[in-house]
Amino acid sequence: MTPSVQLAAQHILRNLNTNKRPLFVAIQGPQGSGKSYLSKRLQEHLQSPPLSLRVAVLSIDDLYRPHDGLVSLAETHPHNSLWKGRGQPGTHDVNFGLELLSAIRTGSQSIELPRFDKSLFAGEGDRLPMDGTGPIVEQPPSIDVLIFEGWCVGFSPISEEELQLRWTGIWQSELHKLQLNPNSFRLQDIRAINSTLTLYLALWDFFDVYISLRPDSSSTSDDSLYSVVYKWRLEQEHKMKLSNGGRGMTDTEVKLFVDRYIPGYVFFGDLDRIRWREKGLVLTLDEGRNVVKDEVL
Ligand SMILES: Nc1ncnc2c1ncn2[C@@H]1O[C@H](COP(=O)(O)OP(=O)(O)OP(=O)(O)O)[C@@H](O)[C@H]1O
Repeated sequence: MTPSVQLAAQHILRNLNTNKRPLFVAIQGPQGSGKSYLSKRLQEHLQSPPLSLRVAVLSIDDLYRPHDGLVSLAETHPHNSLWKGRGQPGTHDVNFGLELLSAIRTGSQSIELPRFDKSLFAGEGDRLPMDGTGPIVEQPPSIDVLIFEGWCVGFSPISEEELQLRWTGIWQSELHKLQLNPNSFRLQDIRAINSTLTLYLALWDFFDVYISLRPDSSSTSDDSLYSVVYKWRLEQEHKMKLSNGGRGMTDTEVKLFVDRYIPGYVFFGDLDRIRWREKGLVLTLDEGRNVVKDEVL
């Protein structure tokens, strides 16, 4: 078992209360950091004897608005490039997510988990019909653990004052370090994401435990902390293309794809230490995704 799986499993088991099930576990990390990998390995480990727990895994990607909802969001905000297509806060169906998490918490009936198929509508994606062909969470009794993973899980809105400070400070520095096109990002679009994040707090309220995968800042010197995210995401795309006969994004497309997510980390990605006090596990990863530090905060 890799150290990240071992450390995350220990953190989950420490917090698993025999009287209160399911335990809601959030996993956050940047693109290509290994959230899906960690979620899958954790599920396998926790389900195996002697633990034999009942574990379901869900991605925030499966909560995207259906295709028509994504189109209507983009059309009603034609100048907001961050809402052109899925990905950012605002492109998920938060109410649908709240109903789903509520039903899992109540545990009184079986539930089909949603699936978002990214290949539909020429790559724009759509939610698949909930017709019984998706993964089913068999209830009652309640499952033991729900793992919910996503790049922006747990992100918090910030004050207008903080938004302005970051815009003129750290954001300008990241634009330069990562050679981002400044014209691609507008303060009002980041402000719109900030407003919509307020709605997401009700989703985060469900979670008992938080696990965050973070790049190692000590190895980056003058570089941006986020440079490694490009490397991870590129590796992931190359690996996928090797296995599917070459279908996927070019290296330039991967760069542009990751660019769109950088404001999320810079503006909203700080760990909410009050919300996750003693329930937050931060795993710091080197470029090879090896854990170089683990901290419960
Ligand atoms: N600990 C690890 N050991 C070996 N390979 C790993 C590890 N973690 C992740 N990987 C590999 O790295 C790639 C990216 O991992 P994964 O798809 O889990 O990332 P992700 O954070 O879910 O990305 P995204 O947000 O883009 O979906 C995959 O090819 C995965 O197999």
